[in-house]
Amino acid sequence: MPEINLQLAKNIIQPRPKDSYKGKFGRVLIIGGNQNFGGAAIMSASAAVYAGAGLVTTATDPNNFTALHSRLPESMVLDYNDHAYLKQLVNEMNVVVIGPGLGTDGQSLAILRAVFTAITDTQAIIIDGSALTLMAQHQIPIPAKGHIVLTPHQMEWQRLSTIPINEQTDTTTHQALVKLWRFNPTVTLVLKSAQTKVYPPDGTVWINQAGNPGMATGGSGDTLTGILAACLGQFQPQDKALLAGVYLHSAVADKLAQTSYVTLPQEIIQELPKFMHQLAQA
Ligand SMILES: NC(=O)C1=CN([C@@H]2O[C@H](COP(=O)(O)OP(=O)(O)OC[C@H]3O[C@@H](n4cnc5c(N)ncnc54)[C@H](OP(=O)(O)O)[C@@H]3O)[C@@H](O)[C@H]2O)[C@@H](O)CC1
Ligand SMILES: Nc1ncnc2c1ncn2[C@@H]1O[C@H](COP(=O)(O)OP(=O)(O)O)[C@@H](O)[C@H]1O
Ligand SMILES: [Mg+2]
Repeated sequence: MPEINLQLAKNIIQPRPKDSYKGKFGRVLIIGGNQNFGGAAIMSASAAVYAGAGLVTTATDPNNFTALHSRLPESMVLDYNDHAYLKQLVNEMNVVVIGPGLGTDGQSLAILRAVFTAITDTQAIIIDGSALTLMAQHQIPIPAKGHIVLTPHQMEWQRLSTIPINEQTDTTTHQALVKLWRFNPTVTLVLKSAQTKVYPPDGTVWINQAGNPGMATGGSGDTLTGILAACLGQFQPQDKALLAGVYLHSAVADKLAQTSYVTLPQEIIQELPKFMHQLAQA
């Protein structure tokens, strides 16, 4: 089984060309954060900015605007209930994240449907958290267009695939993916756990070599979505950029775990620029 490891990340995360500008490093849209889960959207957007995304916009509940502006002035904001504007912005993006803290009520469902209809083949879309739960609850198919990345934890994967957690093996997971590939052959599954595995459409199974139990804290997965979006926005090839993002998230946490019992999402986020610099120099 191929490994997601330091060497893979070093090969992908390279020094920036001198003549580059923000438009070269990905336009990223984060969609999430309802009235109760604003922190999830803030962590996702912060991770995207700190992992190097060129331009980040956050579509969220207006209750989160002030907190977001004060925590992360680098991000633009919009009201995710303005579906017309949201759909227009989706089309202008390289990478869209939908789900962190989105919630599962009628308003969240309407946003998910609007975004899925707007996706085109020029976007990568990372589907996480509440968006996965909504898809399972309302039998919403994977968008036929766009490059799809699913980032469920094991219970979200159970909801989406109907495979009980204790029956989630590479074989059963692959069988469920074959069904999803009929809707969209680009789907890559990032199945999160204490040892995260990545299932791209070529049938291989990648296993993450980094990570630790200090990461078992709310917001850890929200943070991963932003890192993955930034990596997809900046690095090529896209399949390896995604793997590098999975590694980066866990490897930063491993560095923090040398001296911290819990590896807080905010501390992972803060550490990203320095850690990426080290990888790019190595
Ligand atoms: N600060 C914020 O704004 C935060 C906002 N957040 C947002 O909240 C939304 C809901 O996401 P969620 O993951 O918290 O809840 P849900 O989808 O119901 O799953 C939990 C259920 O699954 C079960 N379970 C089994 N295996 C599991 C596993 N490996 N990993 C995890 N759970 C596992 C688990 O079992 P139990 O704990 O009961 O044993 C429980 O029954 C989502 O949009 C997210 O982005 C959070 O990120 C937190 C910080
Ligand atoms: N014991 C562990 N060892 C390694 N990684 C872990 C462990 N527990 C959780 N993680 C990681 O933390 C993240 C949790 O994601 P998720 O459950 O979606 O969090 P949240 O929705 O609260 O942000 C995943 O990336 C997962 O791999
Ligand atoms: Mg999550």
